[in-house]
Amino acid sequence: MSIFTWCETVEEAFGVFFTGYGIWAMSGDRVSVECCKGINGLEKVVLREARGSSAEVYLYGGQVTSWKNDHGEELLFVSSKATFKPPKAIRGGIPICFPQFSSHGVLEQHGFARNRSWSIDTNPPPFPTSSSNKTFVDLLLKPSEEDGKIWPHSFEFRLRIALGPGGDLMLTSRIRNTDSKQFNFTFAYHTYFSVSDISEVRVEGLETLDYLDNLHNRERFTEQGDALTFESEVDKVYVSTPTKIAILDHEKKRTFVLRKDGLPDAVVWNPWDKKAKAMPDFGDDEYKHMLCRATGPSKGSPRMTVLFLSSASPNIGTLVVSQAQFLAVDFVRHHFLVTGGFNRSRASIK
Ligand SMILES: O=P(O)(O)OC[C@H]1O[C@H](O)[C@H](O)[C@@H](O)[C@@H]1O
Repeated sequence: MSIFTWCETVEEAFGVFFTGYGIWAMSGDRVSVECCKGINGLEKVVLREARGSSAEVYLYGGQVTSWKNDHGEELLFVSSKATFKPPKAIRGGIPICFPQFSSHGVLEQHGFARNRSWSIDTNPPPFPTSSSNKTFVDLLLKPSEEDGKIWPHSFEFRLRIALGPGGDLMLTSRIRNTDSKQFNFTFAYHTYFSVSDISEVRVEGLETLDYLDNLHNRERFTEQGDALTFESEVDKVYVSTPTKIAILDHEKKRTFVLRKDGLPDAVVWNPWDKKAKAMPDFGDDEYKHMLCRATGPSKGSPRMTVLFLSSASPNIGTLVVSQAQFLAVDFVRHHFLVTGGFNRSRASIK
């Protein structure tokens, strides 16, 4: 199918459910949802908000690969060695881990949703709460016959990716069991945030919580002290996390605020230097580049951090990430709810 035909088809589809498609906002600025070809001819959707923020979504993986603020600054990390070539998952952005997170099951690591082609959902069921967001795309993943052989369940995974007027990025997942029998799954938004220098970053909202340490056979520990900082490899699953988590990047004077719903766990991962080098789709040059710019005691550490959320909620998982200036930090800090307990289970749907 030619690009033109494909775009035309999608435009037609958007006409049905995108109130914001192709219209002029009150200010006279245009918001848009555009379909085009991305790297290696893969189909992508570009969302643009009136004030200048934007996001890019590849149908391959249903994956957000770019999120820019209204100054055009990229907020997500994508490796320069990311292949954008099926069947390999795209290294960076926001991969969707489904129906299995990590290696907790019989499937390949993080399940198959991140390396399947999703389609544009032309007829999504209505959302329980109406949103004022006009710039969004709805994607749909259904299992193929081949998928049925490795995971014998029938489902519809609907993902809405929306860009708010203030530049917030919002992902909402709705998973429906179209089978007659119950199935279990685990799910995560595996978000790669772009940060200036990992040694300048701290995460607030996870202190004093319990976590399972993947570097110590998933043994359970309790986080001590203040906010999380990074000095070496980290691969931890925090349990029963608060609905708000913040990532503070001192060098960039930027704070990411994550608000979530139906996503109890939060995972923090940074491969650090040794593991980063072992990943074929994580660039050596990029790593050198980071080396060049690294300062202080953590010289040599990769400038990338990952924080993602896994869900035990059967049918909805919302993640909103926003960017705030440092001024907003105190506000965020004082509004954290720190909860204890353990609530990590597989979600199941009947
Ligand atoms: O290389 P991938 O399959 O994308 O996995 C990347 C990482 O994902 C998660 O963060 C896991 O906790 C890590 O153990 C894993 O290394």
